[in-house]
Amino acid sequence: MAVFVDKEANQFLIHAELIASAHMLSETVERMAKNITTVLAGQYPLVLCVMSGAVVFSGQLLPLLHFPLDFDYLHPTRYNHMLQGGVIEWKVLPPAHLKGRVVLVLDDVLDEGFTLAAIRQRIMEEGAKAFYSAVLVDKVIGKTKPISADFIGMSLPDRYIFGYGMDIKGLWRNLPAIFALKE
Ligand SMILES: O=P(O)(O)OC[C@H]1O[C@H](OP(=O)(O)OP(=O)(O)O)[C@H](O)[C@@H]1O
Ligand SMILES: Nc1nc2[nH]cnc2c(=O)[nH]1
Repeated sequence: MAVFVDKEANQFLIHAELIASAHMLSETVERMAKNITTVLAGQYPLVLCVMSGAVVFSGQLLPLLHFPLDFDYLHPTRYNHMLQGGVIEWKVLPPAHLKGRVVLVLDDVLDEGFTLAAIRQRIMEEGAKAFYSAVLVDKVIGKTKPISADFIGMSLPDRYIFGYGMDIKGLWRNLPAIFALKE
């Protein structure tokens, strides 16, 4: 099992192209933290990490937000180790304590936008006072999306990306930079 996984994982790396370096990502997250602080400092927001892909982004961003906030997570998934999205499955619903709160959702990638739109709908239905979203990557897909993010780290072409929390068939969320498979 481990040998097979190692082989598959190494094949992904051999065919990977660096898209955003660790240095570039750290500058991007710093800039986002400044913009988020300008808008949300003093509002005691509830910050929600969209598991699993936003785990690294959230972990890097949170220590740069120097104002009082609450932190929790939710977990929808619609890719489930596939390279194409399907139906949204809620592995963990948004927390119940968001009524009347200003909510900031952190997601790794806004692709077709179905996941973030479903998250916003659910959170507003649960009684949040305001909804903000920050995405590390906004993909340029040449189609109108059902939602746009309030804070965007970088725009990238429409290629499947992995690393920095994002998986390729479940693997390589632990890479410190963002990669895509060579075309
Ligand atoms: O804009 P969309 O096309 O809807 O896709 C974006 C979503 O896809 C990824 O989640 P995924 O379903 O892969 O779950 P995971 O993070 O647990 O792997 C990513 O974390 C976003 O939440
Ligand atoms: N890992 C990963 N998940 C996604 N979900 C939607 N698009 C992507 C992508 O390019 N990479």
